[in-house]
Amino acid sequence: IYLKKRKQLGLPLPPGPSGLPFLGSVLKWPKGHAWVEFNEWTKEFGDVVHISMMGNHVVILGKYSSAKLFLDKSTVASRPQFPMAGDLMGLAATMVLAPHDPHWKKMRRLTHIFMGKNYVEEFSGVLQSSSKDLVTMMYKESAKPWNNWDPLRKCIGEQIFTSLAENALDRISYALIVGSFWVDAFPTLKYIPPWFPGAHFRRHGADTRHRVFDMVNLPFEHVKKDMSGASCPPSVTRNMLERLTEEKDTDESGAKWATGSLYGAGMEPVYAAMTTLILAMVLNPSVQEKVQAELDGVTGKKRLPTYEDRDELPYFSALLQETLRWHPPIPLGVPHCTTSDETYLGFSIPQNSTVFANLWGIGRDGSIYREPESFRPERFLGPDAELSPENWVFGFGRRACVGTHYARLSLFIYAASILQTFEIAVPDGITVQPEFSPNTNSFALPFPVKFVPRVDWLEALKGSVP
Ligand code: HEM
Repeated sequence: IYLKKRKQLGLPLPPGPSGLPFLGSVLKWPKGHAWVEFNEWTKEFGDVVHISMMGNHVVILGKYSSAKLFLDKSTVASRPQFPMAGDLMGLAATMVLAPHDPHWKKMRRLTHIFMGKNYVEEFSGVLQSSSKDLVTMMYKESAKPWNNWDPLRKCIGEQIFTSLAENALDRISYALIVGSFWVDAFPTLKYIPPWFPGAHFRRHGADTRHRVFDMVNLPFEHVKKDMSGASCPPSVTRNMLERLTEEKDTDESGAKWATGSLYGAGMEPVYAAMTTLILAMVLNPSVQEKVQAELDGVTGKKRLPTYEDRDELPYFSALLQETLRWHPPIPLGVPHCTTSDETYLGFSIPQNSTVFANLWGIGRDGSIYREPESFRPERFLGPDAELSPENWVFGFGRRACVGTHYARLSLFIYAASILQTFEIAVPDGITVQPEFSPNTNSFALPFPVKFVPRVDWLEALKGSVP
């Protein structure tokens, strides 16, 4: 079938690592941090790389220009099936994994309205007050070095949904790595009963499914209950439900899955970016000093920075961009899937191909970024500023991230608050190597880190926001 299809299209498949009959190149699929190996393939085979995985076509786009051109097409806007994460863990109806169908379109439409720039800026007060909690909590924990990110993670996701979702999120991020579970390569395995010897993935899937169900349902029902009472604070869920009532639409499932997806998809990359920023500050103390001098100049060291200060903080804004470029929170993005046979750059890309953009590789592309290995916020300042990672770090085309405004706002507020109030350092005698988790959402692996207070009003902050 494969040879017939290839002949029909009349063009060769893109080049890539050779494989075995039937198995394809499955044995060559990288075990962890696939983005590093994919980048090597791009250097060896070119912008568009093809690998066959048990008869399934996987395409890797290694350059910004090819990722943008190809993934912008309306026929590359679906998602591949993830039997483990989608079917067994119950995520198939979330906005991230849903195919390009009416259910997904409804979720996107509702989300576009309520995650737009103006709506999102309404949340700056909530974020500002949660950043006060973050630095207060960090102050309490500042007597000894941290060895894990638990306090940071808890605080970033302090809303009710996170306490319901956080156990599920780690599992989801792992399940989305291609190759984590055999059932992704052999979808029929999902029909094996959970009690069958070796079918632990079925029990794992069923357990995670319960947590996903809670993540989607409990916050939604909570808001609905509040709406029937006297007071209900503003939220995306409330706004969506009000809009459906106005439109006389009684099907609430779009709103429910849309908000559930936002909780799940939003918290992990923001947390990942924050851990990368902390690591970068430890490795580049002169950058930290420079950014703190800029923050002090604006706040007089007397208050927490706010989003309204952003125009006066160019170096800080460049620091956030450099953090996203240096180690993108989702280094391989989320794969797209072709819904028709395509031709691209003289190659054929068959229907149902899984297509990755190697975002990490784009950030390391020496033809776009000078000395891409080094961490230099200055690259985004001045008349010769290099390409902003905002052009690619949030993905491409119709599936590009819907949370960009919220991501920008929350990263800004959390990072500025921490850098204003603490010097980030490692205990004496410790040398830190940059290491990242291999998950879909990739965070800096924990290392011993100290947060040394650098303002004298942290004690007083416990009572009121300055
Ligand atoms: C620094 C933070 C973030 C980064 C780097 C990021 C990056 C991405 C990327 C690369 C994708 C896949 C795009 C594609 O398929 O081409 C994505 C999808 C998505 N993101 Fe984000 N994201 C971030 C924060 C957020 C936040 C805060 C939210 C919600 C509040 C969010 C919600 C989503 C959703 C729902 C999708 C799936 C969209 C779809 O498939 O239609 N993200 N994000």
